[in-house]
Amino acid sequence: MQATIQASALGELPKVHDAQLAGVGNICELVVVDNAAVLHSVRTRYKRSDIYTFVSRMLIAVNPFKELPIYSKDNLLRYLPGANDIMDLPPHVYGLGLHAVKGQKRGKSQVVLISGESGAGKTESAKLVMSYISEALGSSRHMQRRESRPRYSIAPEPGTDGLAKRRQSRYSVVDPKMPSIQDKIIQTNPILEAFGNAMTVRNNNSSRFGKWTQMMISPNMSIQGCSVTDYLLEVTRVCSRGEKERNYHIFFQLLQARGEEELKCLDIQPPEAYSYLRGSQFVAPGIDDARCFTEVKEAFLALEFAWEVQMEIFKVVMGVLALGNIEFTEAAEEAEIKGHDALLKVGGFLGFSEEALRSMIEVQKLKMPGGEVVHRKRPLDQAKAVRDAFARLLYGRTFKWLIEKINAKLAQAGTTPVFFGVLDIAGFESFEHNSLEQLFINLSNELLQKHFNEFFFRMELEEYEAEGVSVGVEVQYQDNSDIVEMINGKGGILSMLDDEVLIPKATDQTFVSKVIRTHGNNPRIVKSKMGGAVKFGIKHFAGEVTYDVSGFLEKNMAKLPDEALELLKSSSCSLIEEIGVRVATEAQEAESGNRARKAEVLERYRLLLPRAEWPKFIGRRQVNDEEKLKIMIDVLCLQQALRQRLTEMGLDENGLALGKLGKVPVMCCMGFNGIQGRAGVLRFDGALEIHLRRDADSALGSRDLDFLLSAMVQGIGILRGT
Ligand SMILES: Nc1ncnc2c1ncn2[C@@H]1O[C@H](COP(=O)(O)OP(=O)(O)OP(=O)(O)O)[C@@H](O)[C@H]1O
Repeated sequence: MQATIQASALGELPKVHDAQLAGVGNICELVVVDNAAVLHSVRTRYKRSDIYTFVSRMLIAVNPFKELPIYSKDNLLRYLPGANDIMDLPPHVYGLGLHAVKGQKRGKSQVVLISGESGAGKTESAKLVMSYISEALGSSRHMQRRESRPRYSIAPEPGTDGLAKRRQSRYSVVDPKMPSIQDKIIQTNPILEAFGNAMTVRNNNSSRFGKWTQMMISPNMSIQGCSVTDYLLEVTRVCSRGEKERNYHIFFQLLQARGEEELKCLDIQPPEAYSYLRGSQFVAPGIDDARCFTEVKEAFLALEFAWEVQMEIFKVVMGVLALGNIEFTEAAEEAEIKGHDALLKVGGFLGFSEEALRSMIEVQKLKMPGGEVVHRKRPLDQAKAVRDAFARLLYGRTFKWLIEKINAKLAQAGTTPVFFGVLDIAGFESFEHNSLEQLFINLSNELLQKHFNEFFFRMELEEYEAEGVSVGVEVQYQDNSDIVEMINGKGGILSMLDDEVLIPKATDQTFVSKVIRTHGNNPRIVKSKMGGAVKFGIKHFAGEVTYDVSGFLEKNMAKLPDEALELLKSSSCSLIEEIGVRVATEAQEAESGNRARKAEVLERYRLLLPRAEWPKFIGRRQVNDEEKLKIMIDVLCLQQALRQRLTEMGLDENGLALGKLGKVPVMCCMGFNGIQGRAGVLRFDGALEIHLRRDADSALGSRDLDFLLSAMVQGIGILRGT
């Protein structure tokens, strides 16, 4: 298409320089830098299969979606420190590694942050830069090149069925009895990918978790140890996912290997037999599950996981799949598990007794005020939710357990403060259907972008200043702090979601309404044009995403019954028992941490009101108007007294009051600054104690007094955000 430009307007167009057309290797070499010039440079280079372009020390990598001959050992050697002058070498991810090694030599820790949308090639870049570091910092005496290609699959190309073969391993361990630390680090990849990667609509090998890998570097520049930290594995995928997607690779790897003699005892069936796999894809183009499983076993071997331990892990994976096959008598309103077979199978894999498992899923144990425990059959939907939550917990915890064990194998001897770290998080996602998982993933990308903005621009500007160079123009960049604040700040969307799950009758719809009421005027929010739609959109730094909020509340709850913990601890499978003990310890720590924190707060701001000023506890009964009025007066007195006390204590006029009724924790966010804000949760009893906290995030307003009142009438009220 040709655009006609008026001759008079030609002078207003920017002049194009030759370098801009040629596609420079470092954007800083451009005489004039603007969006068009950057884009044109990167595009021109990409057409020549030069996928890398530097912008100072930042590297732009464009996914080639094909194999390029640039990752050979010979090429890597060209980038080793001292081999060549970096200025003479083409931009490359190895060049980025070289920058890092140079920094390391000056005794400074180095970090590579990788950002980009899903499928952009982050994980592959992370693996390449880590291979480089391994090679540059350590001897590779235990590594033997099998072939010079990276270990990735080629994603389906548009218009083809894209069945490309999975590539050979980059390195094979020559002597599995003596793998070096470098070998071990590289070998973590097949395991983590098997358990943490899955096919999505964007990427057939998409990382469904974030990963921070930290290699500890000794003063003599060798790798001493390594640790991996995982973030936010998408556990919801275990029980459901889009029809064009697939569950985690490990399920399909095991299914592919079902003919292997040593796995026969697991009685693995074809994928159609498993409810958690049905309804989505069974095959990921470009991924050879059988081959990957062999690599996983090789990796386990290199990391010194005994075969018995590997079998335990595989049993847990099969146990998770088997859980999904537990069915219920649909006609009944109360949960009733059909037959025994599925329960027996799960019990066999996970080391539970059939009865204990049945009871955990079917029966709810309610603790009554007097301490008595009443057993009641769960409603059908609740039992299904417990089954699925248990499957998600098991999978997610097994993943964490695996990482812990891997870290133990990679643990360093001695300490060194210098490290090389790579952060690879799930990329920005915008699908046809976006749920809570996408909101979390996109938030982490926003946070990374925010960090990048603050760190990179500030750092560059400070460097200029230190060198006495004037930038000459005001440097502007797209600031995304407001989006981060809106999602993750005080009173932001996520804290509203946390509050909402506590409200008995809350629904996804009530949550959306509140989000719109609170943040609807924020230019970053896109309101749905359809009234009553359970959706909202957010204008992220990387584009607009519409979130379907159906299921947000349930996904955010993830609360398992106490019996689940008991069941885990009772398992005869040591892996599950370990998980049970860990979950219990964490729960205890969280509780005592909360208590300690609360105690500290309470200690500091203990507020003793004269008894006469305590509002009466009314209990769960209807009250008439006269009584309501009295309560109202009581509340006002309380407020007045609190206000006075706050002032005496030199606090500002907003505070968070924490009360206690019997065993039920009570707190009430109160504003003493007139009529503003929202309220919290309130309970009163004869032995009421009111405590204040300085960092109240909300205040009590006049409208909230109604809620406060109704809360008191009911004995307990949840007032926040209503
Ligand atoms: N340098 C490369 N050379 C050849 N192909 C590549 C390269 N980088 C990525 N690919 C191809 O693109 C696919 C997706 O890359 P990768 O898994 O690294 O993306 P990602 O950004 O980590 O995505 P996600 O956020 O979904 O995990 C790879 O499986 C591979 O087929």
